[in-house]
Amino acid sequence: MSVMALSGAGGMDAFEEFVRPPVNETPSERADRKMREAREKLISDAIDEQIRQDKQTQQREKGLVKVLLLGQSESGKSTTLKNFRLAYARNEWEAEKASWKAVIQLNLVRSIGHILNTLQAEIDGEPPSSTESDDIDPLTDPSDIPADGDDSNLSQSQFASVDLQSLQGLRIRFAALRRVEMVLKLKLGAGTEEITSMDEYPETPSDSGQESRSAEAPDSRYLVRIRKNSRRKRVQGGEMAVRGLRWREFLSSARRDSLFGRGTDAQMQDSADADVAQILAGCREDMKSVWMNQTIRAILRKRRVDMENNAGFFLNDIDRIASSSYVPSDDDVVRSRLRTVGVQEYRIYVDLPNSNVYKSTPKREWVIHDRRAWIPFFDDVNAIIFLAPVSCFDEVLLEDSTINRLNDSVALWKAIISSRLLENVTMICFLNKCDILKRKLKSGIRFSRYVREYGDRPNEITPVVKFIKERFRNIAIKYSIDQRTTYIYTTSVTDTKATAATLRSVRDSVFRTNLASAQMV
Ligand SMILES: Nc1nc2c(ncn2[C@@H]2O[C@H](COP(=O)(O)OP(=O)(O)OP(=O)(O)O)[C@@H](O)[C@H]2O)c(=O)[nH]1
Ligand SMILES: [Mg+2]
Repeated sequence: MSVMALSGAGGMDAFEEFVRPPVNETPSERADRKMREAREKLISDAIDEQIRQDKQTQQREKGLVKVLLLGQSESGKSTTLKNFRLAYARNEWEAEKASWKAVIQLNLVRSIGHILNTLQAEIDGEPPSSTESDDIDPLTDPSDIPADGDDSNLSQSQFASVDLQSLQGLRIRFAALRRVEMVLKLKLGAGTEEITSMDEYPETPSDSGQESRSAEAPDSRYLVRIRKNSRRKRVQGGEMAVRGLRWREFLSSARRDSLFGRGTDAQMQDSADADVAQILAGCREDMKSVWMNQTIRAILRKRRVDMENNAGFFLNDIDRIASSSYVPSDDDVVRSRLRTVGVQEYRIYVDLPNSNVYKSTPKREWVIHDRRAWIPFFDDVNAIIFLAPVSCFDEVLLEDSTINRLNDSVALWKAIISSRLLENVTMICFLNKCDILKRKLKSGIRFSRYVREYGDRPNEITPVVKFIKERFRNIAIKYSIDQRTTYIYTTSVTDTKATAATLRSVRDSVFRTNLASAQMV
């Protein structure tokens, strides 16, 4: 019941009308009704619980393990899924790798576009459109923005007079890249779409000013992402996204070619691919000189455009990617960015640990879901991998610029931990993007400026990660309904080698817990 109340905005009016109390109800009738409703709720909850347990038992009998990947946008859910596939579904991974080439090329072209737009904004004297969190110590001087170069001499007028002409020259030389962008978007067309940041958020009761709450999870309003009309912000030019159920369509395009030979469509596609590769190769030196240009770097720094830490960063790989013989590496595919809308479901067979206990069942089927609108998927889930991108301590949500991204992750973690629907689920938390966190701290961005309780502890990766880990662990201890073991890892899921070791440990913990509960049944 609470699931419906939270996830559905429309269609409830008629139901509410039906259950509305009678108009002239006497106090004793009211007391009777309340008791009746409480009894009915108990029965309904017991039935729900029975259904959930039955489903879990059925699943165990079938040997299925259902894992849910959860986390805010760009937390690394799809990247973690890629790591699972790389480790446990190698053949499919190899077959689908070619599908990612266009995504990677598009990531690169869009980075160049982003730089050109930033230069244009600088010339036009636009204020920086900051994604930086407002949630900072109000006593801090706003001009106290650390930068690793001396950009103070770089006045807007200086750049405008010196480089306006060169920017126009660049725009002309890069005109062909616009065509490449269009061709790549068409190519990705099967299963993908261009979206703005808000398109993916369903209307929620909060849109109409109502607050959504559940009696079962005190913070469950965080489980339905809140959309605030006044704060809508569009992603510049939209971002390519794959809608969950069309994921296979996107990935199968490469396999179709290899399985069924090459028809006319495929030949046209080949010639479009060759076109793209040729244009990219033609722009290679210009792209490199833009990325290596120190004045441009200084402007990016001044406007706090952090290309290295942006999703789909390939500017250090221009030589390789803008070449006609480019073939994506495993690492490229893992680092490429294609936003997910809706649910992605994957079934993979996971090797079991090499121990006597597991000898009779050497592999288990895992169903992995990657999603953000979560509640309907809580049913019969065995484990949750929650991704908290800890490098985002100084950023705000794209979809709501009043919310600090680290605070958002903490609130989501608390909501998940305290949800009754999930009390029997193995909880795993990835404190992700530790590599970016390390780079940020090194560049001089002070953690304590955004997280005041951190105080004057050293601005270094080890104590900062320890502090965040303790915060997540304390929430798990304080808000778990029953005592349960929670596994918290520090990760950089773009590092596939380290992540493979983490996933092995996750596999062991999930099996240990599920085996223990299966024996108890
Ligand atoms: N450097 C670094 N980049 C990461 C890490 N994890 C993810 N990324 C990058 O961050 C971007 C976003 O990751 P995704 O896996 O697409 O995020 P998501 O949670 O699936 O995001 P949505 O689909 O929008 O919900 C991608 O470009 C990844 O390559 C990390 O640990 N370190
Ligand atoms: Mg995704």
